[in-house]
Amino acid sequence: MSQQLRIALLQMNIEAGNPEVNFTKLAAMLEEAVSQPVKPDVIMFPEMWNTGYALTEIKTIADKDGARTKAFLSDFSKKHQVHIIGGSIAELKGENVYNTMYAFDRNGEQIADYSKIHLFRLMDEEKYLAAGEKPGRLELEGSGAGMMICYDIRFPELARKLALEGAKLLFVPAEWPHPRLHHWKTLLTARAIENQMFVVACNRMGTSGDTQFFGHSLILDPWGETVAEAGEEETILYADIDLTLVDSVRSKIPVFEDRRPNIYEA
Ligand SMILES: O=C(O)CCC(=O)C(=O)O
Repeated sequence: MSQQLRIALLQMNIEAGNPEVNFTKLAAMLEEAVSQPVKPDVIMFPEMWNTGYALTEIKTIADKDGARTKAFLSDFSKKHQVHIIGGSIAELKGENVYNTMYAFDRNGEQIADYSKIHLFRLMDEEKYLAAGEKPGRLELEGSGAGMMICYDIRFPELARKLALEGAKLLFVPAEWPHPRLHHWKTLLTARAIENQMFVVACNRMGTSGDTQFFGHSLILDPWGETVAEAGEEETILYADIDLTLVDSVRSKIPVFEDRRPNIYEA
């Protein structure tokens, strides 16, 4: 099984409250990503890309059961034989709206979903959204991977749990704004170093009201070194990663063997 993956991150602008515009934008960027001379193996997008943070109207514009998003992403991944880690969308399930991501394999099969479990009070998420209740795991070309959304990266115990359960890479869609660029980079880098795994993080860019999103989508290797980083503009960030580096770093500094959980875990 190949351990080499070419990643493409769609660092897009998102128009709050306008799923039509956002679907059109996403479709155009997806087409651009798959028409490169070397086609990506995995494509990911930002958090809440269908609606943005139009929270006061979220119940009326969220995708019911994710039906439209799933059909669109499944068709695209099958047509282009590419894995899709679908950022996250506002998903209406019964009476509640969740911040949910879906993953599809090269055959268009849905292989995972994850709803954000830590809601971000600074943006009133807890007033309008319901929290997920389980971690996000998937298998990608035979390797374990994890999914976390934006604010989740402030909870190192979640990333550690995913790593202990076999994740060699962590996917993080986000809508992370100024002035916390330093937090974004530091937290992502810490998650990569402490868990000795790749961290693949896609942030949006652009403004929404008076909130300015800084982009800086980032791909880090298991040493915490930057493989690729975007600026603040709308762009597609490409990078090639080799998952065998995870085993080599973990055998050099055997953090997982050296843990003493009986002393510090409740
Ligand atoms: O934790 C932060 O500073 C940003 C988090 C955030 O914007 C989100 O979870 O949507």
